[in-house]
Formats: sequence, C-alpha cells, structure tokens
Amino acid sequence: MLSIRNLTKTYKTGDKALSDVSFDLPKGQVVGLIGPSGAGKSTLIRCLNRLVEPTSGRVMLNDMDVTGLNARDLRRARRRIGMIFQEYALVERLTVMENVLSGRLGYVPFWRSFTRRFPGADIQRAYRLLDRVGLSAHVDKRADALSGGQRQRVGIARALEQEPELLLIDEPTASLDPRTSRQIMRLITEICREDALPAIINIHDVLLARQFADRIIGLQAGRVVFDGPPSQLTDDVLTRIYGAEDWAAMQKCAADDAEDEAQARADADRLLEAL
Ligand SMILES: Nc1ncnc2c1ncn2[C@@H]1O[C@H](COP(=O)(O)OP(=O)(O)OP(=O)(O)O)[C@@H](O)[C@H]1O
Repeated sequence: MLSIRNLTKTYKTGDKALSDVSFDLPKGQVVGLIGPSGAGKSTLIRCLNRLVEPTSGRVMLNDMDVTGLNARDLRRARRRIGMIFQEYALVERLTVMENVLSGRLGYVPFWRSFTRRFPGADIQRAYRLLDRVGLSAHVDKRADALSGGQRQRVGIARALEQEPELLLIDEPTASLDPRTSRQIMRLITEICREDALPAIINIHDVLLARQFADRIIGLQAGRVVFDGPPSQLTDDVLTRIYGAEDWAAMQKCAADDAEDEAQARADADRLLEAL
C-alpha cells in the first residue's frame, strides 16, 4: 500500500505546487489523477519517487519511508517504483528486448550492465512481458522502428521488468490516437488488477480516466478537490475542478475526436468494400 500524508511542495520560485495532499492507495487500485494545467499533477507523481523533493510530508510505500531515505537507499528504492512516460523515453538505437532489459539496470552490477549481460531469469521475464504486452513478434526490432502504441507497450514492459510495487504513469496516451489510447489504458489497468499493482496515472483525458480508473483524484491549485469513484465524477464536479469554460471546451474536443474516429472508420470500411 502507498500512503501519502500532508505532502507539500513549494518550488524555489515560490510556486506552491502541492498543499497538504493526503491519501492511501491499496494494492491493485488504479487512480486517475486529473486537474487543469498547473494543478500539480506532475509534481505529485515526481514527489512520490523524489525526482522532485517534497518540501514536507511523508510518503510510505509498504514498509519503506520514501521521504526519509538517503541518496544511496533512494537509488535502491526507485527500483521498486516503475515509471511510464508520455514520450516513452526509449533508447532509439536499442532493440525492444534491450529496452525492456534496461528496466533491470538498477539491479545488475555496473560492469554487467555495461557489457549488457543480464541474468537468464531477467531475459526470461522480459520475453514473458513482451508476450503479455503483445510484442512477441518485435523483440529484435529497433525502438525507432515502432509505432507510438508499440513504443508505449515497450515502456510498460520495461517498467514491469523492474518488478515494481508501484507504477507511476505520466500522460501515457498524450501522443496516441483515441483508439490506441484506449488499448493502452486497457492494458495498463488489466495488468495492475492481475498483478495487484497500485498505479497513479496522470491523465489529461477525463473520459479515459472515467472509463478505466478505479478511483479519480482531482487536483486544483495543488489541493485534492475530489477523491472518489468515477461514477461520482459528475458534470458539476468537473466544472468545479476545471471551471465551466474549460470543461465545456474539453467536452467539445472529445466530441470532435469521436466524430473524427467515426469518420476514419467509415472511410476504412468504404475502402475495404471497394477492394
Ligand atoms: N521546476 C519548477 N520550478 C518552479 N515551478 C514549477 C516547476 N515545476 C512546476 N512548477 C509550478 O508548479 C505548479 C504545478 O505544476 P505541475 O507541472 O506539477 O502541474 P500539472 O498539473 O502537471 O500541469 P500540466 O497538466 O500542465 O502538466 C505550476 O504552477 C508550475 O508552474
């Protein structure tokens, strides 16, 4: 279980990005973290593995006090926290398999990682994970030869190769089309449930968050202003989180996306019929 207590972050510039954020996250629960730009979503995700140093408050991951660790212990602790990024953060000239194995770099001694010699068990796990994310046929492809959705699947497999106890996911679908976004969200949430992995997903797409997350946490100006199941995320609540104008604009955007998608599907059907 992840436990966050009174987490506060004030940047050196004086920007107060988080104010007194507290919540618990049980095993296997997927939280969709939503809120307008500048609400503190990225800061919260980054405070949890101390890529950003919290100003005060406490983060406990199972038995580990993340906020109390010294630099050396923190490095070891970060193995237990997997991250999946918007831009995938793959090494372009390495293969899919090598990218997934890089998830083990925190575990193997430097000289072994330098020669890229990984234990057999790591390689077996990587094959299993690549199968699980649907990339068995692409193991030896270079990362730069993959589509956006495939790249994110590699990012997911790499995070799981760490055998994490928590997944932090930053805008996983921001660079993907709506259909691929849904596939990626479905994959992430299925894996979390099967493996009882807790996850926090910073996601700008409220409809996706509502469709796939078990629980929604809404931030506004660094504070938690909503914490509940997706079913309670009513238009009133969303208007409170985003403001009336922004929420109306987001709805319009989602409607346009759905229309574009339907049009693309109809075009593809017509093309198939004509063949
Ligand atoms: N490195 C930094 N130095 C100073 N202020 C920062 C820094 N990073 C973020 N902030 C400020 O902290 C606040 C929260 O930013 P953060 O990026 O966490 O929000 P966000 O909800 O993730 O926004 P977005 O959806 O636009 O990515 C903002 O006011 C931002 O300007």
